[in-house]
Amino acid sequence: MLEKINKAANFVKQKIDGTPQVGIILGSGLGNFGNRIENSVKIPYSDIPGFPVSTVEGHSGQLIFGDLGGKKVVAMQGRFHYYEGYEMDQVTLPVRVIKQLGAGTLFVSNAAGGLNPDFNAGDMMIIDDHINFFPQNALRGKNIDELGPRFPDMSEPYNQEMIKKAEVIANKEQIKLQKGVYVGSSGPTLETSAEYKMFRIMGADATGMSTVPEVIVAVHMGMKVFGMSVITNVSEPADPEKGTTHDEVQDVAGTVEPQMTKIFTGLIEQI
Ligand SMILES: O=P(O)(O)O[C@H]1O[C@H](CO)[C@@H](O)[C@H]1O
Ligand code: HPA
Repeated sequence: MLEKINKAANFVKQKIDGTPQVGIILGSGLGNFGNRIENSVKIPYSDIPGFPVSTVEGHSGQLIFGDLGGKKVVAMQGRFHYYEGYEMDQVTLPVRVIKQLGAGTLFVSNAAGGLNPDFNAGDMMIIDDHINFFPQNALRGKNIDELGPRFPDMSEPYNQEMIKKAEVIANKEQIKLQKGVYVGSSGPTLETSAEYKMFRIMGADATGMSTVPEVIVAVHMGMKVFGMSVITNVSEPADPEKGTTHDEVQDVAGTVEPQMTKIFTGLIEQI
């Protein structure tokens, strides 16, 4: 595994100039954020040794390295999901590569279904905590001691200082922010009504099919993590006959992307 990480990271290092301080993972419909990175170098996943390829619509499948908020950043325009058939170490390989490139901070974003009855489609939610409902933990298997401990503490996966700073930025920019717990499960089925109810009872505010494995490996390696969900739909679909579609998810996320950009950029400026 270490060899795999180093091979991919060394390939990327040859293509870029400088060390990224922040890695950013862009969720469904949020890919346009990548186009805001200046002086960018784009590296298709298919060129990077050992990298999987993106198979989900709205996840273009390239790393974008460049400048944002006065810092060097590297963004994943497209992430890998467990439901695509990838093993957990493939889903999380890019996070390990991003750390190996030198980034100590990870920003994650996703499109998610709202469970909290106070949430509406189009809201943004700071991820305060998560519930790992995937059938497999991302760290299952022999521990890679060079990366982190066998039993990583998960009492505070999301950096509270960055959360406070994000709230100040949102206030100044008059952006409405929700805050809550994200539950990640494998998908690709969207939840039944009973499952949405169960996740709410479990204590979650939003649900999705990503993020948790990435955050687990990032925390394992000691990275600081900040996460945001765009609530693209709620547990009671607007049109019950049509239900929720991936097109709708991408459209709603796309309209909220400029606000997410303001929060991310504001935070990066302060790093
Ligand atoms: O979590 P991201 O990648 O934003 O994508 C979310 O949107 C897709 C469903 O429309 C699922 O992949 C879900 O996880
Ligand atoms: O309602 C949802 N459930 C799971 N994943 C999602 N991604 C966007 N919306 C949803």
